[in-house]
Amino acid sequence: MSKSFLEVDGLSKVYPDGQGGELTVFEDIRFALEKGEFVCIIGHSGCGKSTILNVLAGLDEASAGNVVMNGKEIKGPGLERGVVFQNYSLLPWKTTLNNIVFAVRARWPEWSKEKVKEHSERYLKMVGLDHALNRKPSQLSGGMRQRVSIARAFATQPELLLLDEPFGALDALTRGVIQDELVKIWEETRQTVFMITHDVDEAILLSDRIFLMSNGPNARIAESVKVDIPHPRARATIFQNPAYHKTRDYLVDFLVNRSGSALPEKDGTPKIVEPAQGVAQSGPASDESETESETAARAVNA
Ligand SMILES: Nc1ncnc2c1ncn2[C@@H]1O[C@H](COP(=O)(O)OP(=O)(O)OP(=O)(O)O)[C@@H](O)[C@H]1O
Repeated sequence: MSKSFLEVDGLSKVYPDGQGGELTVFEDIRFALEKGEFVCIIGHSGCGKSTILNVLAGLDEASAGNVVMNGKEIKGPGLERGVVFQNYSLLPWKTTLNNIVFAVRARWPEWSKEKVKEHSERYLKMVGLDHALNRKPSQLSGGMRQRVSIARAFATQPELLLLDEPFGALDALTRGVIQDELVKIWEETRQTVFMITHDVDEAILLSDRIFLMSNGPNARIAESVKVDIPHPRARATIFQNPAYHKTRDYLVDFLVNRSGSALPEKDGTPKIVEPAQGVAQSGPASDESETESETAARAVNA
């Protein structure tokens, strides 16, 4: 059997419950990622998404199970995996450019100064920050800082990028702009990305597949939803694709009605779902499906 780029096998996480017992946050998590995929994971608060991401990053240990990347078990952090958290972790005493240069130099110590600078500038340009190279993080807005964090993570070209709600702290407008930039940078680099989000629209815009987690305790990754919308995608036009509405309605229904009881396949792997199967790939969506979608969105946000 051919092996995937990343294989997660039987992960579980157990904490003491504070009353002498145990709390199993999630159990028997099984999935695989292929090289170049963008996969988002969605689930209600507390089901264990960040813990799973931290295990992949090597920053946390699972209570059972293992993660194998490129045939090697992950046992701690490594330069082949890059992480972006919600709260940008830039070095405050360095300029925007030097925050990137610092990481690029660590990744390729053999590169010349010029090559490091040119490479770093290229990634800052991709996120629209070539005009702010010499500013310190304190002179940047929250959105700009997060763009620097994203540029830095992509610039070091890790084999796996782990994004933990990178836009969670941003206002909706800034978030939209940076989502478009993330689309652009990913279209150019096609790196393997595993990202946590609470935003179904963001997940559809970015992902090839979306993992749906059931609620904790004993949470599972119940389903893997295929996003059958061709690349390149753009926020301004993606809603014109009928597959977008089918996918969105499916995700919202899961979160509102099924996340308490959904289960994976018997072997523990996520059920594969293709909500947009058979849906034409172009043409405007009907008013009716837009309305359904908006209603469902309100239910989720309530
Ligand atoms: N040190 C700890 N001791 C006990 N329980 C913990 C500890 N750390 C995390 N937990 C619990 O583990 C569960 C999963 O946490 P995690 O942050 O991974 O969830 P999440 O799905 O990412 O949540 P959110 O969407 O709110 O960020 C939570 O219920 C949390 O209370």
